[in-house]
Amino acid sequence: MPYDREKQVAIDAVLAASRLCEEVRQAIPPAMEKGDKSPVTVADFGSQAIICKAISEAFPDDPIVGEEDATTLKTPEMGNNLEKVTDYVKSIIPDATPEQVTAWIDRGNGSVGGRFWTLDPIDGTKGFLRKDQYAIALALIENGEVKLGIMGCPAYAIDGDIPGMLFVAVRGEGSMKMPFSTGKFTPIQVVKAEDTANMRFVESVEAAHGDQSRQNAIAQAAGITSPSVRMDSQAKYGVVASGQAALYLRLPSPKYPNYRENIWDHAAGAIVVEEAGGRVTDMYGKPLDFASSIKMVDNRGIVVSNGLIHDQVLSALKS
Ligand SMILES: Nc1ncnc2c1ncn2[C@@H]1O[C@H](COP(=O)(O)O)[C@@H](OP(=O)(O)O)[C@H]1O
Ligand SMILES: [Mg+2]
Ligand SMILES: [Mg+2]
Ligand SMILES: [Mg+2]
Repeated sequence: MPYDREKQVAIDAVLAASRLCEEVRQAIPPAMEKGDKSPVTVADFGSQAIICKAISEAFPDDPIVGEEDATTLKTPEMGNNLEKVTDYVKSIIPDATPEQVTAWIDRGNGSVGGRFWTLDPIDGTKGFLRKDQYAIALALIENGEVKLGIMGCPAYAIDGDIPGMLFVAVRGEGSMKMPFSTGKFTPIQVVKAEDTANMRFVESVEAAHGDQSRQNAIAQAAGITSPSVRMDSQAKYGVVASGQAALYLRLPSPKYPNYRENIWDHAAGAIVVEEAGGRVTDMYGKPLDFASSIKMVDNRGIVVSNGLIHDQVLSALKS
């Protein structure tokens, strides 16, 4: 099958990074602050190091566009954080050195192009710090199209199950989920019209990452009567893909009207939903542009649905 090797390498890397993240989380890590004031932890850096190493070794010519960068980690203000990251990486790669760790992280400074990977080593860092949801999101993009998406969601548990879920999608082959606890893959599908119990909608926990009052109004206009389920990270795409919600809305925050979404915040989730039968566009119905730059400059807002209610949501957004 096409992308079999990419898929296996990516799954193994995301599962290894998931183990590192959960290990860090046992210790409730302090957050460091990035230049844009957003938080980052030793686990974000460790996860990026592990995944970039794996992709680099298997596909040395493939660029990786990752969220993190080792520049800050190397500065004196960072204290012993590089040593801490290296120690966690060593639990997966025993002979790793700090120099290798920073070089692996910086493999994520690649550019978009014909074929490249995009990586969010921890999506939902704020959720990770709160002990809520987060995702390790990796996608392969070729000629403008996401071909493969992997999401590791170590805190994902539905109905009291043991936490930990992997979502995998290959273009044209459908979407699968795999509980970490069983290792068994099963196909997933978006919610169908008759399944009214799952006609829910999901949105971010972080009010500043969207427009919650408008999101709720639009969901109601699309016939969803129950209150939203708030959840961090691309785990929201997993919820829609596996038929536990019909809609995920992320409308521009009135506080940050010029914000543009990053490709690594959506590429993996988008293919998982599309291959499960759903639809993903921006708030004007335009396809998301994952190939032109790191930021989706020509897209505003994100609409993720089971497909059936998509046009209704888009028309509600017009009025
Ligand atoms: N003003 C804003 N509007 C939308 N998204 C934002 C934002 N500020 C930050 N984000 C993004 O929101 C992501 C988390 O999504 P969610 O709110 O769904 O959990 C962050 O990813 P990271 O946690 O990887 O930095 C960050 O990229
Ligand atoms: Mg971040
Ligand atoms: Mg993110
Ligand atoms: Mg991140």
